[in-house]
Amino acid sequence: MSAIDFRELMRLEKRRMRMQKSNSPPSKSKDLNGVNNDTVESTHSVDTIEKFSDNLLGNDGKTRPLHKDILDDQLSKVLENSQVGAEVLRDVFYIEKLLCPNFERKLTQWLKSLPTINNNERNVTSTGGIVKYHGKWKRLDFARRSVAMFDFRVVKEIPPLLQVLIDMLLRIKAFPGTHPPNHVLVNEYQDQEGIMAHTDGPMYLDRTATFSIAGGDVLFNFTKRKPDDGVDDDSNNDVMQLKLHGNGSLVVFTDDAYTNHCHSINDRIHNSVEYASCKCVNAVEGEQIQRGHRLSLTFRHKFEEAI
Ligand SMILES: O=C(O)CCC(=O)C(=O)O
Ligand SMILES: [Fe+2]
Repeated sequence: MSAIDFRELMRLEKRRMRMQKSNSPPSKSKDLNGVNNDTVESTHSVDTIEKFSDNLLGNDGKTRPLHKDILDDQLSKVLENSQVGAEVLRDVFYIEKLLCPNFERKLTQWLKSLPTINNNERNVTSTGGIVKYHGKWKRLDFARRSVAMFDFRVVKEIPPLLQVLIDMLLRIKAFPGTHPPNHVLVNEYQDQEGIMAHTDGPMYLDRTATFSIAGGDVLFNFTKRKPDDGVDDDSNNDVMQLKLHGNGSLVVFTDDAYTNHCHSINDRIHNSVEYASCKCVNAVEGEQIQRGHRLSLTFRHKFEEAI
């Protein structure tokens, strides 16, 4: 079976939810409050990028102007110096604190202000379907999380805060200039929610970049993709585990980690905590990971033909 795309992921999640239903009813969880906030200012400026870079490069906390060329040169090395778990799984990069609190706050507020999908709207074409879902929250009843999708191949206008993140990903060379991120999936999780093992599939360039905000930490598990059914959902078979910090971290995974491994976040959590395994590369075994409300923004380059 080929790598699982989102449609397939949702089909599998639906199937698993149906199987679980008889044993344990799905837990209720809150959606984001639809607070309207039309006053999100544009932070797409060199100043913002410089503030990011101060954070990013671990300077002494003072904002100091950097010459653009120096900045680019330094930024381009940030990602290549952030490889984690090279011994077990190459092509996974992690930066614990990339977004500054001010930006994170603005981003969270703006995401909260997005409308919720109106299922009564008709879509007659596949691009109509994309427009219908673009920039709106949808609760996935079968999958225990809410999602909002942005597809900039169809809707050309990029919200300023997402543009900043896209620029940042290009500047740290998480994506090549020839294939910039053009698709963003925002996932909203409550503390006990997660995502089952999947690969992001061949509709995208083989790289994924995910920012985590809103506070909740999680363990992100990589399992080897099985040749027979494509998915390995058994946490005993973890190849590598990564703690994703919930306040402005970035994880990027590419190539072998993208194509030949599944990734997942446990959605069978009790008392809002989970414990790092011996496969965790950035937390000691047994460390208690505090789950909480978490928003993740996953940037990808979707190929034109996959509309
Ligand atoms: O929330 C995350 O960090 C993972 C999201 C994910 O894997 C996906 O949307 O494909
Ligand atoms: Fe994914």
